[in-house]
Amino acid sequence: MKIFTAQQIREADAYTIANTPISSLDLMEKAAIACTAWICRHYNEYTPVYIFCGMGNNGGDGLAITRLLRNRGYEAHAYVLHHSSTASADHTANRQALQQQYPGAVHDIAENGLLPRPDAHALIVDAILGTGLSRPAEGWTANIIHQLNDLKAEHDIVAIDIPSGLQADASSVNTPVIKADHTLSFEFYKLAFLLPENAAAVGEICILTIDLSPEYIAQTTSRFNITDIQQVRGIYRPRKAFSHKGTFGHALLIAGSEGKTGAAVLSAKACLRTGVGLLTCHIPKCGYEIIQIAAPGAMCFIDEQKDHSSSFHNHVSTPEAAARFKTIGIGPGLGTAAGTCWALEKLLDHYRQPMVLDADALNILSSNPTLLNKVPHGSILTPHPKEFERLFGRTANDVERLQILSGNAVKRQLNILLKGRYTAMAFTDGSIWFNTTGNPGMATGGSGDVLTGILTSLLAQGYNSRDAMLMGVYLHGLSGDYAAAELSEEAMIAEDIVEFLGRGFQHLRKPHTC
Ligand SMILES: NC(=O)C1=CN([C@@H]2O[C@H](COP(=O)(O)OP(=O)(O)OC[C@H]3O[C@@H](n4cnc5c(N)ncnc54)[C@H](OP(=O)(O)O)[C@@H]3O)[C@@H](O)[C@H]2O)[C@@H](O)CC1
Ligand SMILES: Nc1ncnc2c1ncn2[C@@H]1O[C@H](COP(=O)(O)OP(=O)(O)O)[C@@H](O)[C@H]1O
Ligand SMILES: [K+]
Repeated sequence: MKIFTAQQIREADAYTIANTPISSLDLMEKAAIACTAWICRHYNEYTPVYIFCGMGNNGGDGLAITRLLRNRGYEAHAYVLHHSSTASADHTANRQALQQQYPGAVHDIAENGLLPRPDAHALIVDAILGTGLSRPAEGWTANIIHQLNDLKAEHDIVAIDIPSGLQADASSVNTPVIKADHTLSFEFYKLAFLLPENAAAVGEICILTIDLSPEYIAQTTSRFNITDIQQVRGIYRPRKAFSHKGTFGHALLIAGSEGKTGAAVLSAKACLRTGVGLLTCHIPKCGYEIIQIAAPGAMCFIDEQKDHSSSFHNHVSTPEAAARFKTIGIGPGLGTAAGTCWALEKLLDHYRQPMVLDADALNILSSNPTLLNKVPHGSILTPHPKEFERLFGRTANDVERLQILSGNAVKRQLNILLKGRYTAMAFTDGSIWFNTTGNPGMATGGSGDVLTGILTSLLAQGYNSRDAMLMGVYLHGLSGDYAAAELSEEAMIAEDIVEFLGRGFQHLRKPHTC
């Protein structure tokens, strides 16, 4: 799914109106019908509804929703806030329609006027400012936003299209923004919805379709996108009947150190369960028995050191030796001992295939940034936000962080995924894809190690880095969602993501008929 900018959304709107039989007012009516249906599903007709409307089309939506709610028996009132001297044409048309049908339902609030005090249990609908926001809210508008946010403890707030004050494509840090419980948005996610800094403003997101021109959507490119199941099903390659373990590649996993052998176990199990043909783990002496017992399907190289690894570079010291491994995953629980840092540098001197670097491998790169230049082009880096900061520095806000993420992916020809609620995957062509599967149950130690195993497995099986990331991150979140559904978000642990990978794969398989 594409993420369009506010400007592109306006163009999609205009294109739909110009090229299909639908008028601008019809489009607003469709949007209002979809929002009204959502409100009716979530709040019964005894809920008083206070709809705060701005002077533009967002306010027009609010006025249309007021009328449609009234038609369904709700005590709905529109409060029109005169923050601008002129109203948009569709706002005016919907105001007239509402006034004609329900004269007592429209209330004007002049600039600097006071807001009504909502009844107990009333629902507040925010239709003040939408994607037409041209500057941060200030003065009276900012004051209204603060006043509505003060009511949040006692009232639910539903934002129409986007919480008022939030910029769709830029950072809104330190500017007044409505803190919605739910955001009902039209057709597309906005970039702002996917940024952690806006979590408190956006609440739960519901994307409602209003049938904008599929032609415009198809022909318009977007730098930001969201992965979806159809795309992942297109990437996924079912195993062929006559395939054998040689078909699915041999991966080398370099992980674990004293006290962190569990990270290696989680990664190894995830790698095996994602379908790798052969897996060899390089492990310090202290982890040998543990990993052999926990993951008997994996072979093992034992390091000469007891508590950390320092000789894994030897496996790739000649081109023939390196060619045995289709890919390498390195980092989970690895530690940053001097010998490990040295061995990583030597490994990067010799291994030229795309590989997966995570956790301590990234921390080693952070403490010696010139090593980043040695990472094979096309490799996958999987930092969480703290590791990202260590690698590429602190940023003022999440939008700037995305720019740094994508800038480094292009400059260094590496694929970098920034983990989080909506993991952002930056590719070497400058595009960024967001993943929406997964849940807060995955905020538990070891979830990232599982992802490293999945990605390593997919690279070993011959998926290219881009496909491995899009599919692997989706599958990781999906398996986490199955785990949470079965066990609860609280009780699930990283091992459960591995256990539910099978359910994830079943979901990726297209239904097949004999
Ligand atoms: N395709 C779709 O998705 C569809 C979208 N639709 C809806 O249209 C919405 C976009 O409508 P829109 O373009 O009229 O802009 P909107 O957000 O109402 O604001 C404009 C008004 O706000 C004002 N203003 C701006 N900044 C301000 C500030 N900081 N502080 C104070 N005022 C400020 C500005 O005035 P001015 O800048 O001139 O002062 C103007 O009066 C969209 O979000 C969705 O709800 C649906 O109806 C159907 C299909
Ligand atoms: N709230 C959340 N929603 C969705 N996914 C999440 C959430 N919290 C964590 N995750 C996922 O769990 C993983 C955690 O990775 P990481 O922080 O590296 O864990 P660890 O280092 O303990 O293995 C990431 O893939 C992240 O996207
Ligand atoms: K709004």
